[in-house]
Amino acid sequence: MTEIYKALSIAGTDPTGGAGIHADLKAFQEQGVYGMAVITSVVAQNTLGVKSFEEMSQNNISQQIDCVIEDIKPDAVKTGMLASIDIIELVAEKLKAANIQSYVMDPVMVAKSGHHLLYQDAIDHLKKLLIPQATVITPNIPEAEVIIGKSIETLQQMRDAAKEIVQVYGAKAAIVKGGHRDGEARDVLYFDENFEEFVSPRFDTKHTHGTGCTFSAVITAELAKQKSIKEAVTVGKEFISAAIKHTLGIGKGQGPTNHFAYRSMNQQIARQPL
Ligand SMILES: Nc1ncnc2c1ncn2[C@@H]1O[C@H](COP(=O)(O)OP(=O)(O)O)[C@@H](O)[C@H]1O
Ligand SMILES: Cc1ncc(COP(=O)(O)OP(=O)(O)O)c(N)n1
Repeated sequence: MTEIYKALSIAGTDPTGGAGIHADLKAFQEQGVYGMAVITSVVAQNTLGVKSFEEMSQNNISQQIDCVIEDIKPDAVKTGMLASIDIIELVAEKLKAANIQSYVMDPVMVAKSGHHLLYQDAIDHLKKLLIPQATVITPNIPEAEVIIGKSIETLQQMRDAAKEIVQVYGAKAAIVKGGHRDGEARDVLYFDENFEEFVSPRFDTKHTHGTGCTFSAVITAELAKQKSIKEAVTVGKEFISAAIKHTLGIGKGQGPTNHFAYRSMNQQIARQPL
C-alpha cells in the first residue's frame, strides 16, 4: 500500500490564496503530501497589502492542534504567522508534547507590504521557545537580522548568520534566504557544521507574494516524505524558482506565485500556461 505522508501548517490566513495557510496547503498538495492546517490568525489581506488581522483564542488554537495530533499525527509541521507571545507559548508547548519528527519554522515577522504580523514583544519568545525545537528555520534577511541583532549585507554575513542561528540559538539547520538582496537569488544553508548554497537567477517580477511561505511549505512536505534536509531544501528551491519564474500575473499588486509550475515542468503537462 502507498504510504500517506502528512504535513501540518500552523499559521495565519490569506483569503487571496498567495501566502499563509492557503499557500502552504497548495504546496503540500502539489508535493503529494496530505495537508492539514491550524489557523492562528485570520488576516484580511490581498496582493495590495494587509488591512487587519484577528487572532484566534488560545482555547480554540489549543483544541485545533489537539484535534490534529490526536487523530492524524503529522510527519512534519511548519509554523508561519504566530502573532503573539500567548500563541508562541502555546504552540511551543504543543510541539514539544507531540514529539514531532520534523519541524520547519518560518519566522514570519513582517509582510512584504510592510505590515507587522508578529508583535514586537514576541520576538524573544520566538527565539527562546521555538528556534531550539526547529529542524530547519527559514528566515529572510530582515528576519535573520532581528534574530541575531546584527545587520546582514554580504554573503559572508549571511553565512555567519546561518551558523549563529544554529550554534547560538539552537536550530538543527538554518537557511538564510537571499530574496531581499540584489543580483542572483542565493540562499545559504548551515547544517551539520557545513554550508550549502542554493542559487537561481533573480526573476524580474513584482509577483513574489508568499514566496517565503511556499518555500518553507515545500521543505516541510519533503521532510514529511522522509527526505534529508539537503534534499528537501533542493526541492524547495526548485519549486519556488519555477513558481516565481512562471508567474501567473494575477492580482492588482504583488501577485501570488505559480504553485502549478514545478509539477507541470516535471510532468511536461501544460496544466497551466508556463
Ligand atoms: N525575484 C526572485 N527571483 C528568484 N528567486 C527569488 C526572488 N525573490 C525571492 N526569491 C527566492 O524565494 C525564496 C523566498 O525568499 P524571500 O523572498 O527572501 O522570502 P520571504 O517571502 O520570507 O521574504 C528564496 O529561495 C529566495 O531566494
Ligand atoms: C498569513 C500570512 N503569513 C505570512 C505572510 C508573509 O508571507 P511571505 O511568504 O513572507 O510573503 P509576503 O506576504 O511577505 O510577500 C503573509 N503575508 N500572511
